[in-house]
Amino acid sequence: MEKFQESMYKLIVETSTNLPKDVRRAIAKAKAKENAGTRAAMSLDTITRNITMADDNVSPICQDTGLPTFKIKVPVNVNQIEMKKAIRQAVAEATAQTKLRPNSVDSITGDNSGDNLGEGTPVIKFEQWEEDYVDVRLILKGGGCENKNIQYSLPAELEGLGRAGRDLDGIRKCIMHSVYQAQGQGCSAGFIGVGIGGDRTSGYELAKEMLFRSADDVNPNENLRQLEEYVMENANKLGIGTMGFGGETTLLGCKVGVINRIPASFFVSVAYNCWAYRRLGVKINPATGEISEWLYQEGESVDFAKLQEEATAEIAATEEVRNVTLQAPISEEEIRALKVGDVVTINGMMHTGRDAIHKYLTDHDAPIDLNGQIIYHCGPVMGKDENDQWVVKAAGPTTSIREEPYQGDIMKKFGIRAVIGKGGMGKKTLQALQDHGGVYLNAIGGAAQYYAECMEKVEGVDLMQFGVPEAMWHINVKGFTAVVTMDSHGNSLHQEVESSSLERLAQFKEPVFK
Ligand SMILES: O=C(O)C[C@H](O)C(=O)O
Ligand code: SF4
Repeated sequence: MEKFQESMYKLIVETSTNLPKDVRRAIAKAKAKENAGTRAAMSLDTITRNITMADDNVSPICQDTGLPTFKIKVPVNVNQIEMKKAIRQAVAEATAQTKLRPNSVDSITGDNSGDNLGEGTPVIKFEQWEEDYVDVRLILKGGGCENKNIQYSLPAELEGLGRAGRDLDGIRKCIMHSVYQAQGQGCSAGFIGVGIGGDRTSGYELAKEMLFRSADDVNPNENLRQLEEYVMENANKLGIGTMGFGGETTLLGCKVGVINRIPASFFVSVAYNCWAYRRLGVKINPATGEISEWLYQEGESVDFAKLQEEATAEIAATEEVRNVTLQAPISEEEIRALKVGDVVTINGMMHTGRDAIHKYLTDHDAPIDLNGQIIYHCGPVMGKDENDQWVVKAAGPTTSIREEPYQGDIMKKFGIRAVIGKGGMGKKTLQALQDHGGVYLNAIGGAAQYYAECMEKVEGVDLMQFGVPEAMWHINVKGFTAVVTMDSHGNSLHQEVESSSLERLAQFKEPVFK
């Protein structure tokens, strides 16, 4: 097994940087359905551009490494302790090479271990089998979509859908509801794995197991096959669309599994995965540790670069979007002139700030003058160049709603004029944007390479004690584009999509599976 560590390193790099063929096909299909010139089409355009860039740069598709999870099947007599050690070393090496973001954080102290190793991280699960090779699968499932997982305990009363009972139709309602409640916050369009039955732990375990199925396989269980088909057809009528901007495709895949339950419990567990569905697998020769075969390689591969050329031509023909350029410091007047739907191009400085920074800023001074400035909800992957200067390796937005308790107050306290993130924010922030003269800009979640490319220079960093993803990075950008989705006039695209999708959800109230 002397080559095993090297093989695991290759698996990690490939999983983080190269989206599997089945996922690419699902995204290409979604793209073909959107009308050129719409926000959904433009977002998918950014997404596919990003997929190609990650591939070309051998850099992370999305900055969020998630909690690396390895599932391994081994023949008897293979040393699992040695394999575990090799995997941990490969993870640390991939982190040092900026193929993964340092993502392992002490839950009590907040300290980032810096190498993705720590209590419970990475997750490595073994199972024995009677084949003569080792099967290793890896999933890098980001935190934003993980936060959108949901577990139902039946019977339940569901918003828009009424009562969900302990039967196939109740399960159907839970799955439809799970897609609705995720809105765009888990970087839709997404994939869901569903686990029926078990207890709270094994139900979620099964839901996540479903994410290892190929996106275009067919369920051998006839009831579940029909359920998957139903969900795929109807969840896409919810109109949530890419990034929650509205549109034809909300769901890219649905895989359902079932296990027995005990009489008192009836769980339906849903694992939501963003479009940046990074999971791969390899077959390993147990004697040498070398890769003998890559998994998920069946079928046609999609050339996004070619699709890109066609799409760009179409968008140019139909697009009628107002484009505004902003450079900080931004005046209140400039902000009040912006309206939901405007596309903003930013040149100049922006400052990253996510969970730790928002909490910190409520009762501390800011390390720099933030008056008229732009805050970017982002936890980047950072590296150093040959001159020991920081460079941005991957830098897409993080889910903004987590900052809802702080955002409005912080904007007012420091005079911040714009925040960039994804998934939108709530009522409190909307009110603050109106009172203070601020704007919320939605960037495309997961497009980490696309945004890293326009980050020209890292001017400095503060609050490094929070670790790389949580520090405040001061970055000079050129041509950073985002869409106004909440303005200073009380308008929120997120609120609109949420209420229209709730109305649409209600049309699925009547029983379907008897
Ligand atoms: O942690 C991040 O960078 C992003 C996260 O995956 C999110 O979707 O909010
Ligand atoms: S930012 Fe979006 S694409 Fe990236 S891991 Fe989070 S949910 Fe997935």
